[in-house]
Amino acid sequence: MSQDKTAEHTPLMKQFFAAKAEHPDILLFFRMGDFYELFYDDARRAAKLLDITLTQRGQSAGQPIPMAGVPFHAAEGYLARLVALGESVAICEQIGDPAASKGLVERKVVRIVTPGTVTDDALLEERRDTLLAAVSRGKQGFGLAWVDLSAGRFLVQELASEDELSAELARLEPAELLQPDEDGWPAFLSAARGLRRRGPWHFDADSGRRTLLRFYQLHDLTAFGIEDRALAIAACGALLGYLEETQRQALPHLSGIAVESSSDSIAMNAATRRHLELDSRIDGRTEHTVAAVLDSSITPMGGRLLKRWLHRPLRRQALLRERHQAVASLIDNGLFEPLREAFRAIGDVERILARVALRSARPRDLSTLRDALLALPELRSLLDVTPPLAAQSQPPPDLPHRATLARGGDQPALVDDAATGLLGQLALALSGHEHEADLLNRAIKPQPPVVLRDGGVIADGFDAELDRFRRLTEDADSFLVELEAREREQTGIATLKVGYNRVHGYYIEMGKAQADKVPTHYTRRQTLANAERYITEELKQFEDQVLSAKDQALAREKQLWEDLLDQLNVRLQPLKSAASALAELDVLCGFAERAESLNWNAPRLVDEPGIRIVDGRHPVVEAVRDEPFEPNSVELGPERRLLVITGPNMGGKSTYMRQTALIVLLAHIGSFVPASEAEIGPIDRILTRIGAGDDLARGQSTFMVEMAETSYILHHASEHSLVLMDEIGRGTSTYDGLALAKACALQLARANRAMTLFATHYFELTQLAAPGNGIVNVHLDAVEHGDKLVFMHAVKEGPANRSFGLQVAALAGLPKAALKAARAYLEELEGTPGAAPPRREDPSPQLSLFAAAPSALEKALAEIDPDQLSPREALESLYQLKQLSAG
Ligand SMILES: Nc1ncnc2c1ncn2[C@@H]1O[C@H](COP(=O)(O)OP(=O)(O)OP(=O)(O)O)[C@@H](O)[C@H]1O
Repeated sequence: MSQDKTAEHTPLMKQFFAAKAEHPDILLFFRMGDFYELFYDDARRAAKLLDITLTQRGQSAGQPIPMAGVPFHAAEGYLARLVALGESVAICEQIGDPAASKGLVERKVVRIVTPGTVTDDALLEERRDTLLAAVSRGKQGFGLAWVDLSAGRFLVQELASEDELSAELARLEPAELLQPDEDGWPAFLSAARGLRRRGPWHFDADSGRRTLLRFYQLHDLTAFGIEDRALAIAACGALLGYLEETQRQALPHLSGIAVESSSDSIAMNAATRRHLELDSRIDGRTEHTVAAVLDSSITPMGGRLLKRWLHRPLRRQALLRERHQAVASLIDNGLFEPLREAFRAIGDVERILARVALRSARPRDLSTLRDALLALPELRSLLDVTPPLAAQSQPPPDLPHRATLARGGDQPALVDDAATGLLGQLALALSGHEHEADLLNRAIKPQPPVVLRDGGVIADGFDAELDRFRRLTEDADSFLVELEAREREQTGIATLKVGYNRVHGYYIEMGKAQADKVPTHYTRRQTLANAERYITEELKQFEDQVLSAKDQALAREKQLWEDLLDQLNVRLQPLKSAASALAELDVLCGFAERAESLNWNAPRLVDEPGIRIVDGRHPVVEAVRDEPFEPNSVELGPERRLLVITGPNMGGKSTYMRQTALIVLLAHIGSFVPASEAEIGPIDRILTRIGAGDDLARGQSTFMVEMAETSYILHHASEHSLVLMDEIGRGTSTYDGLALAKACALQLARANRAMTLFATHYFELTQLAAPGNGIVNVHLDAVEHGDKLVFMHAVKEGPANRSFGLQVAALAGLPKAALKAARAYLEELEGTPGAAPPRREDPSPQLSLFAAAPSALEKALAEIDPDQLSPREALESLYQLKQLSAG
């Protein structure tokens, strides 16, 4: 951009350069009439990003100015696209009134839209949090603060290691991340979405403390529990500083900072989240995920809360039991259906309240808020009908309550006490908002227009003064009709008519031919091709009155609107609590609905270590499959620490492992689970190593990723961890793979003592099981039926006895010639004792792992991974092997 000849630029361009100088790194939307224009490099970039035309605007300093623009009324759509692309935009508005100002109208950057701070509905994803995060660093680790401006949530955490930071960022997926612009930061951060490097001084703990104290008007930070936490303070300070810089307005809804403790939740790293496909699949799609099956919430805020829960399973059993009890109550009392029906009248109260706080609420925000508040009494009265505890805990013998069925003898009653239980607490938060409901009901028209600009938002009868102004403008119509009739009669001009336009105001119009009949008290206002327009003293007076009444009505409406926002803001905290309660109730009702529709049951969380699931199912596979799902049980505990799972390809090993993890996870967010019984002891982590897609895109080989993930697991798994290991070692040669798999299995069982499901094709690993060492074999099976292979999908004790690899290959359509060759080769291998390398799933127990040094033929064989060969390569390998055996 050439600013060198600033003096020669036009005044308008000088104004542009001044605004641009303050925001050199982001796009500047420069308001000119009905357009936001972008100039120079901004124009080129926006033209490319938005696919809009790049034009030129005259010249400034002797050079044409590259320009691109978007219409003001369609700006939101363009902003949404830019923000989704990670761009920030400074909005420079015309401040003065263009009609009133002499010369150039004043312009000012009034707000900065950034990916992590958007609050406009049009710019937000309805069912996904939009977060801004900041990360700080110190000797003890990292500080991570994040804010959801569209909901008014501000949280912080201190993390001890890069691993923890990476796991938390994978959970939160912030839309924008602030990081100090300095060296030595972990490499994974550079790939973070919306990464913004800021001067390191923004992350200084002392100035951060000052920012926080000033913002919250406090003397110390004890109230937030971060007084002595420099890392947390630094991250919060950096974040708040950025918010103040970009938002340029009060942020009253950020009422406090909450500390999230990692010890409260079950830890899951990025790999585990990916493998379990919680809300997006490996390929990025969102259908056929846990969230897709589980989320039947009605409101957008319920949907967002569910995702937060799903990504942060809790360890606090007491709280989870409360949720399970609430779900049981909602089912047993038949409450969830009417409640869900009532939820249909409730919109996104959470985000509306944020816009009320930011004073950017639109008329329809308040009408939606009104409808929600008016629906609260019904919701509350539904919750009130919960029968007393005693009546519930004894279900009639012929009416098996799902919740009570799943209850064990020593478990607390699986019902929610209406007075003190979770439902009671939620009902309480929904109480006491009658005043705001009544206020909005009286103040806002039933269906207000989209914007306040032209008025018509405040209801009639709410304010006497507004009503008076409105009557004046409404009476105008009949006055004009009467005036027109009178003037026609007095002048004898039948074609005379009274009209109005925005530039000239009211006028009396007649054809040019009648001009000689015009009375002398008419003053000419405008001459058209065929007509003349006049004004009279009476009409002028009327015009002043009407226009001022209109203006006054509009001004009054705006005033009333601001007053309304003030009154709502006074009650922001209780209203926010109500919004949270609504979201939570919506999620719990969704859980109840899912439990009922999908036949899920209440899990039991117990203090004794272990996992015992009876007839568990995989929620997503079951939902997607047309045929019935074969339920399977699992038992893990001190005596059964590691299950070696063998069985044919496609047998259901991965499904079995994942369903176990998902049932544990669902139980720890408060949901019922797809199992007839589930008893789960304390869990600290879920760790997975599942070969799901390779990470070549990230520049790591499949084997490298496999080992990195395995190493993470061996470093982090404890005896309270649930570990899934799927075919570890298959990414390398058979010997290496087998050796590694065996070593990992033993380490997990002996050193980590983690609860581990270990699926493998290395049959040798079935020899690890021995009484008392905690390692047990289970298997899945298939049977050959004619030339078909039928998978049983049932998990049984003991090792598998054959692999069906060739049959599965046939099912997959491997060419007949290749299959035939493979079959012959297999027979050859099986018929030559001692000649084969350790074969996967070879039942021979004598075959020692690291026996005699392998021959050249054996080595070549070991290198071959039949799963990875094309038919052609398979054939070539066969020829090579033949050659080796001949030599
Ligand atoms: N319990 C079950 N009931 C019904 N169908 C099942 C069950 N478990 C798995 N399946 C079906 O079998 C398919 C294969 O399952 P899965 O991927 O778990 O097999 P696998 O043993 O891990 O296979 P591989 O060793 O090739 O990775 C699944 O996609 C699902 O359709």
